[in-house]
Amino acid sequence: MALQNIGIRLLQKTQNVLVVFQKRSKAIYTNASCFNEEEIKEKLQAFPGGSVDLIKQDSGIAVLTINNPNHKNAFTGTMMIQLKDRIDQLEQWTEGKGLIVQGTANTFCSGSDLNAVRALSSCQDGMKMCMFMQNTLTQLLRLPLISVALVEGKALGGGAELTTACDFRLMAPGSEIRFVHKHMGLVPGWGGGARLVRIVGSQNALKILSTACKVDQDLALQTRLADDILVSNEEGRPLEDALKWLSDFTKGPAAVIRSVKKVVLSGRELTSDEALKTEKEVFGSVWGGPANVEALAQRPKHK
Ligand SMILES: CCCC(=O)SCCNC(=O)CCNC(=O)[C@H](O)C(C)(C)COP(=O)(O)OP(=O)(O)OC[C@H]1O[C@@H](n2cnc3c(N)ncnc32)[C@H](O)[C@@H]1OP(=O)(O)O
Repeated sequence: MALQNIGIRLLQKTQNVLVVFQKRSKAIYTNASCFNEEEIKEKLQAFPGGSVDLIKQDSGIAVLTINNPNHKNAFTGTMMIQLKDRIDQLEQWTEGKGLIVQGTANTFCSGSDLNAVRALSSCQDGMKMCMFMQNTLTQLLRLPLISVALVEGKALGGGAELTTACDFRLMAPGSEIRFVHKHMGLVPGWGGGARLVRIVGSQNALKILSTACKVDQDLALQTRLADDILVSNEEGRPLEDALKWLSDFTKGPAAVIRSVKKVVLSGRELTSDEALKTEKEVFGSVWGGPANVEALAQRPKHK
C-alpha cells in the first residue's frame, strides 16, 4: 500500500512537471494572436529546395544539419517547415540529452532564401514568416536538450539568429557570425535580436546590430557570443570536436541532464518566483529517482 502511494505521488509529481513545461513550451503565436500556422505553411511550400536533416545518435546527442549547399544553406520555405517538423521530433525524443546544429559543406547558413524574401515582400507575409520562425526557434531553445550551434564558414542574417537559439556557440577557425539585417534594411525578426541581448548584453548587441559587423572568433569570444573556438577546419574535425566538447555536458542519465536544462531555462526565462516553483517541480522529478538512488548507494565523495 505504502509503495502504491509513493508510486502515485511520483506520478503526480511527474505530471506536475509536465504541466509546467507544456504550459511554457506553448508557441509564442497561436490562433489567439491571429496567427494561422497552416496559412503561412501553405505559402512557404511555394519555395522548395534543400532539406533539414536529423540524425539521433545512441549516445543521446542528435545532429541537425541545414542542407542547401548550392545556396550557402539559405532557408527555403520548405526548409523552414522541415525545421519545425524536426524540432517536433526532438521534443518527443525522451532519451535525448544534447543537440548539435550545423550547416553542410563547411558553411553554417546564409539566412532566409532571398527568392522567398523577395516574393513574400508584403508586410503581412513578412510578419507571418517571422512569427512562424520565432515559434520554431523558441521551441528549439526550449528543448530539454543542451544545444550547440557549430558555426563553420558564415552564419548570416537568419543564420546568425539561428545560432542564438542554441545554448552554446562553437566557432571553427575562420568562421563568422554576422547580423547583416541592417544592410538589408531590416532588423532581426526570428527572435535573434532579443536573444542576442540576453547573450551579449544590450551594449554589445547594439554595436553588433547597428554596425552589422563581422563577428569573428576574437570579437565573438570578447562579447561572449562564442563559448569556444575549435582548433581545426580539417574535413570532419569540427563536428567531431563539437561532439566531444558537448559530451562533457551530457555525461550521465538523460533524466538528470534534461532536468538541468529545464532548471537553467526556467531561471533564464521566467520570473524569479515562477523559476523557483519550476525548480521545485523539476527537483521533485529527480529526487528519489533511479540516478539519485544509485548515487546514494555508492556513497560518493566529491573530491
Ligand atoms: C529575418 C531573416 C533575414 C535574412 O536572413 S535576409 C538574408 C540575409 N542573407 C544574405 O543576404 C546573404 C546574401 N549572400 C551573400 O552575401 C553571399 O552569397 C555569401 C553567403 C557571403 C556567399 O558568397 P560567395 O561565397 O561569393 O558565394 P555566392 O554569392 O556565389 O553564393 C553561392 C550561391 O548561393 C546563393 N545564395 C547565397 N545566399 C543566399 C540566400 N540567402 N538566398 C538565396 N541564395 C543565396 C547565391 O545567390 C549563389 O547562387 P548562384 O550560384 O548565383 O545561383
